[in-house]
Amino acid sequence: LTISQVNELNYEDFIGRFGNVIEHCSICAAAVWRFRPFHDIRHLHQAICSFVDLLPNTGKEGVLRLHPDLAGRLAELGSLTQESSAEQKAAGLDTMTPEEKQLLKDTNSKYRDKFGFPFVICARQNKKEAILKGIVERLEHSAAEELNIGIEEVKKICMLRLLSIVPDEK
Ligand SMILES: NC(=O)NC1=NC(=O)NC1=O
Repeated sequence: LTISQVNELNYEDFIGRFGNVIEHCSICAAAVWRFRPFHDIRHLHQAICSFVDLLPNTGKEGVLRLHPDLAGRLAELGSLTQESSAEQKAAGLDTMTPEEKQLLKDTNSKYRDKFGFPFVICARQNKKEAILKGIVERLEHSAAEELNIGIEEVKKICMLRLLSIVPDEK
């Protein structure tokens, strides 16, 4: 899809294509529809990020809560979205040893108990070692810090999902 084709999409098709660039948050795509035409994919990404940045903390927590755990229950049930499934696979989360799996599961629930939202990281930019290290380190942060870090990771996930729909034009 080229950016000019993006700009020609009707609303339904726009949502159909971009509705999950932020996991289960089609409102993010719906909210930026009014800003078309987009000059390039970065412009579309920036519009989505601005919408997310302007959410109240409760909204930001909601965005994080809509993310599936890494190698969590949904992954085990095979009911991740296509995008999440590919991302978690890319990080090598499907090749974890039982010990690694248990460590991630335990740390995920400690993290969620402490912050009230799940640990979110851009899996495509982190191999499983970095993810296991990251969650242990980030568990020491404050909720305010982790809210922001999690949202920044969501923005990275969003950019990669956008680029898989509209390759960046050099
Ligand atoms: N909790 C998460 O970080 N989930 C995810 N990160 C990704 O990059 N894809 C996911 O499903």
